[in-house]
Amino acid sequence: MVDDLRKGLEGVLVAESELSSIDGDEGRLIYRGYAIEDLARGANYEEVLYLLWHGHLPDEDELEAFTASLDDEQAVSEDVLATMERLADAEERPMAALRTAVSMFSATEPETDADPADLEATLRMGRRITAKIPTALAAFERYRIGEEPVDPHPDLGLAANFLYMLTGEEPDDVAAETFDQALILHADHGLNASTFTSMVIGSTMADIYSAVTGGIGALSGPLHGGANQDVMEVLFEIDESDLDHREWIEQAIEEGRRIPGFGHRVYNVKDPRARILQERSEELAENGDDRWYTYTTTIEQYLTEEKGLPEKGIAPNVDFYSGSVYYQLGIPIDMYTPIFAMSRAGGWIAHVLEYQDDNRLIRPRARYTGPQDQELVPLEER
Ligand SMILES: CC(=O)SCCNC(=O)CCNC(=O)[C@H](O)C(C)(C)COP(=O)(O)OP(=O)(O)OC[C@H]1O[C@@H](n2cnc3c(N)ncnc32)[C@H](O)[C@@H]1OP(=O)(O)O
Ligand SMILES: O=C([O-])CC(=O)C(=O)O
Repeated sequence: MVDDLRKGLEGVLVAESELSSIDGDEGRLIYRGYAIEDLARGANYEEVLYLLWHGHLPDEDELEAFTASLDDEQAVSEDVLATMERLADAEERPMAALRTAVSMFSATEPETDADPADLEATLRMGRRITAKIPTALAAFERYRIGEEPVDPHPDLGLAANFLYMLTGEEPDDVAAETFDQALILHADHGLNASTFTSMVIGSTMADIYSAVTGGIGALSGPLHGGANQDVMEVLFEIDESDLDHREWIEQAIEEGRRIPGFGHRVYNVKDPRARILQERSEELAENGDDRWYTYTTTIEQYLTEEKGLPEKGIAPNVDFYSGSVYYQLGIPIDMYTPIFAMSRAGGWIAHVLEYQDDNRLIRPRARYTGPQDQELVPLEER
């Protein structure tokens, strides 16, 4: 047994992967060799999904067939819709509703009995899950606001379709493109906690529904995907405070508060995804309400220039600017983390497939520090 205890598995290599790579000192992220900036500007989310799942960017015919195969799988069952309605009525959190929905998708899965080692079948199931997530999530939101779900639009891509199903209105180009970019930026990120969770589940040769459901659970926490909603809560708190936003952040730091959207296990510098989302947030602010963008930049400036956090390797991560982007697109704040899951499902599926291709059960050890040689006292004598 390796005796070197690495709490939180920091820096531990557990697999080889061709999917994505992070340079935490230079602030670079690539998917299969392509810089995230190039993908965000020159591809759409479907192309990125194809890249992750099939190993290369699609040509026009491949993309057309792939997009059609996703379109064909978007509808969710009446049972899923009824459950989304019940959960909306019960004021369940959207991330929990999504976790339930994905688990339920397997009830109508035509290939449930597929051999777990049949990776082509797993990929088809993964595609069905990915296509259905936006539909289930949007239906949940529609029920929450007392409206009926909107059927998927046959001519819209995944990003625009989600916004359409959420509001019943076709989004304008700026909204559709911004949201599509956000999906690209969140699609994959090495062995982050939720991806690793999915891989652990996949390594038992469990089905992909279990792996994605587990990924959703891991992503929901405030140290991971849940931070994007927390950032927006902070921005609201600033907005409602009697303090000026600069004073607010000074006081928060004095009180020892940890600012969500800052810090990362791998990046020691600003996350490249945060740079792109910051640009989007600024553009949206130029044509609307600039408070949210102003608050975020004030926080970043203060933590950078006054507190020198980047010198300690603590800089904005992807969650720091996504909240203000989504807010400006009119998306309810508790949908931010589910949206992250909508995109990251593509990465979870890609990593499970890659790992299962040369599978070995993931099973680390803990150093036992409990008592030894305890004498069992019978229940009636304890
Ligand atoms: C999509 C994503 O998952 S991105 C991450 C989203 N999560 C957040 O934004 C939540 C806020 N950030 C954090 O809690 C952390 O930075 C994490 C969880 C992301 C990374 O955690 P770890 O790699 O385990 O770092 P850890 O929590 O040990 O922090 C290391 C040091 O940085 C400090 N630090 C980390 N994040 C922050 C922050 N947001 N604000 C202030 N200080 C911070 C810690 O206090 C600690 O300092 P110390 O060594 O003096 O005690
Ligand atoms: O990589 C991580 O640990 C967290 C993160 O940024 C992501 O999952 O996108």
